Amino acid sequence: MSLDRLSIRGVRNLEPLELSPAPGMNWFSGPNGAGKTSILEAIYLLARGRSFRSARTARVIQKDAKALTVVARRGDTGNRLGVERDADGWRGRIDGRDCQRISEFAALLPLTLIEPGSHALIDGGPDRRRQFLDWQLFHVEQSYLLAWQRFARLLRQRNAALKAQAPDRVLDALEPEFLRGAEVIGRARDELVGRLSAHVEAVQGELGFRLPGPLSLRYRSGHPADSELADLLREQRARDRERGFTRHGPHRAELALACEGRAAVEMSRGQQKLIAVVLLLAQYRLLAGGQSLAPLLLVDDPVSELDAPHLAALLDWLGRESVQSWITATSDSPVSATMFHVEHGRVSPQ
Ligand SMILES: Nc1ncnc2c1ncn2[C@@H]1O[C@H](COP(=O)(O)OP(=O)(O)OP(=O)(O)O)[C@@H](O)[C@H]1O
Repeated sequence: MSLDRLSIRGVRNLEPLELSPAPGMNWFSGPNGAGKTSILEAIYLLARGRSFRSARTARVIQKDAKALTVVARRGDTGNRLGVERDADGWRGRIDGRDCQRISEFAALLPLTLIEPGSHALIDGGPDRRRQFLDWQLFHVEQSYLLAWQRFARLLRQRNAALKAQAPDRVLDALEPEFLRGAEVIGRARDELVGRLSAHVEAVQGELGFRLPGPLSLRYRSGHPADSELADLLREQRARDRERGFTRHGPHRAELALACEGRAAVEMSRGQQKLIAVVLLLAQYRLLAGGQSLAPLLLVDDPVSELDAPHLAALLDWLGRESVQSWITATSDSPVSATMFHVEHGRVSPQ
């Protein structure tokens, strides 16, 4: 999948921008603060409805502007996606019709983002890794989003009932469906981790990153492996009532990552960055298996993040892969790429 048109207005310091990106590597170079990352941020905003570097999307809107707009066209399908965001909220359009569902944008614009904060996938909380798995499942299994939303609703209902000290019959009525939802989510994630592991092994081999050994992935279900979730919910209901929330289930699951028996979380920041790159590129590969799902790759500032041999390995890998990549750096590309120069928010082809 690739974009052949991108237009951005009212985003941070960027001047109104109309861009015709190449299907392969697009390299944006320029000094610090020029606006390079803001281009990636705008694409991410279109695909996911939020920024990856600011919790408040309103911050992304240009100072003194009323709204921002981002519009893009998919080169392969011709789909046109547009989003407008102002202080009151956002409006989306897909192929000329109004669309308020972020999931539709995400489905048409799959992307993989590698940025300086990506190591949080390794050393951040388990919710990061669950989200990492769930995003892939949203793309590959149509029904997963619904199953996940249903489970999230049941979890909220059970937690509310626990907090309110609702009678046992309320919990008895909720739990069978909660368990069915937990089963669906657990099975889908577990299978995904199996498939992802094969891609991790391949990508790690191709990149040749210097890690202590092969990266291993294991899905932990959110309850002890030697117990049944149904038994735990029943037997530990009193403890759950004391705490006011459900202590076991897929909302507490973990994706355990290790290298030669060492937990990835204990490794150096630099190694964690390499592991994050391997995982994210494996995610890209897994999604690229279903042609129209092949994500865009957004890579923010890899030159500062990776040492020279690892950067060369990454760029070499990207050059071999048929992927549309969007890369930012303060220097020009050392490999063949379509180059753009960014300065004071102005983007010009080089
Ligand atoms: N809401 C806003 N309105 C106008 N300008 C903004 C707004 N928010 C941030 N800026 C400015 O926009 C620029 C954003 O730069 P951005 O982070 O995209 O640059 P960059 O080229 O990626 O820089 P670096 O190499 O330092 O990461 C900064 O100069 C910042 O001061």
